[in-house]
Amino acid sequence: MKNQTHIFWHQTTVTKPDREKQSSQKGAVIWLTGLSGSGKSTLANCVEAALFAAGYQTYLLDGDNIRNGLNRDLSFSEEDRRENIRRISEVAKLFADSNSIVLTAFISPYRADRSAARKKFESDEFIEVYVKCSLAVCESRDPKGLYKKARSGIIPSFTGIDSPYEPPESPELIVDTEQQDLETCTNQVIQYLKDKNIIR
Ligand SMILES: Nc1ncnc2c1ncn2[C@@H]1O[C@H](COP(=O)(O)OS(=O)(=O)O)[C@@H](OP(=O)(O)O)[C@H]1O
Ligand SMILES: Nc1ncnc2c1ncn2[C@@H]1O[C@H](COP(=O)(O)OP(=O)(O)O)[C@@H](O)[C@H]1O
Repeated sequence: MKNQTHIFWHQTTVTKPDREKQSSQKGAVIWLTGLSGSGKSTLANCVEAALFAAGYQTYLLDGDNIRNGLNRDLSFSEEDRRENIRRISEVAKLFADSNSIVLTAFISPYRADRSAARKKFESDEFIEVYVKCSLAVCESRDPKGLYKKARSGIIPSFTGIDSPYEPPESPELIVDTEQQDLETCTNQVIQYLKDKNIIR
């Protein structure tokens, strides 16, 4: 860890409230969390497409993509997952500060790490969405064949198999992808954004 004693925060002239006044949206992060195969990426893409089509400024940060670049040095140990989420929350904060609506699609299995991410945002700007789906259904979907590999021991520390997932205790939203189709889940997120004046 670097010594940050001689680093000072520089307040920018143009602020987030200034940017908000010029637009019909409020920068925020929609933080999707759930097991592998629960539907985070699919839902994030569908919500982003709906927002984009309606003219809103959005950006999607997705687990697999970020782990190919910014976080390519990180493994799936508890410590590295924490660092993964810490960096992502910092990037999400920058995008939200630019007044974008950011969607993040990461397993983010630990409550403490999600809670640390939440603390970086204003209370109405961090929308935790639990993408709920049982392990059995995620495993039967197995869109990338990863559960099969995890069960056969090829992938160690796989979330839900031999690495923990801690479901949110009080998320802003729960979308149940086992019970509801993609369109219903997408509408649920969009309606929440309207109700909370994130989009106008
Ligand atoms: N051991 C292990 N456990 C869980 N997931 C694994 C693992 N190894 C690789 N993958 C693939 O990496 C994706 C999850 O990355 P994340 O950055 O979202 O994980 S985490 O938030 O740091 O826990 C995850 O993507 P999703 O299936 O979209 O969730 C997998 O494709
Ligand atoms: N309501 C739903 N919402 C999102 N995905 C769903 C839903 N119902 C079924 N699915 C399917 O579940 C799978 C989820 O895969 P993916 O989005 O990659 O999950 P994750 O990003 O959480 O690993 C996809 O094949 C998708 O078509």
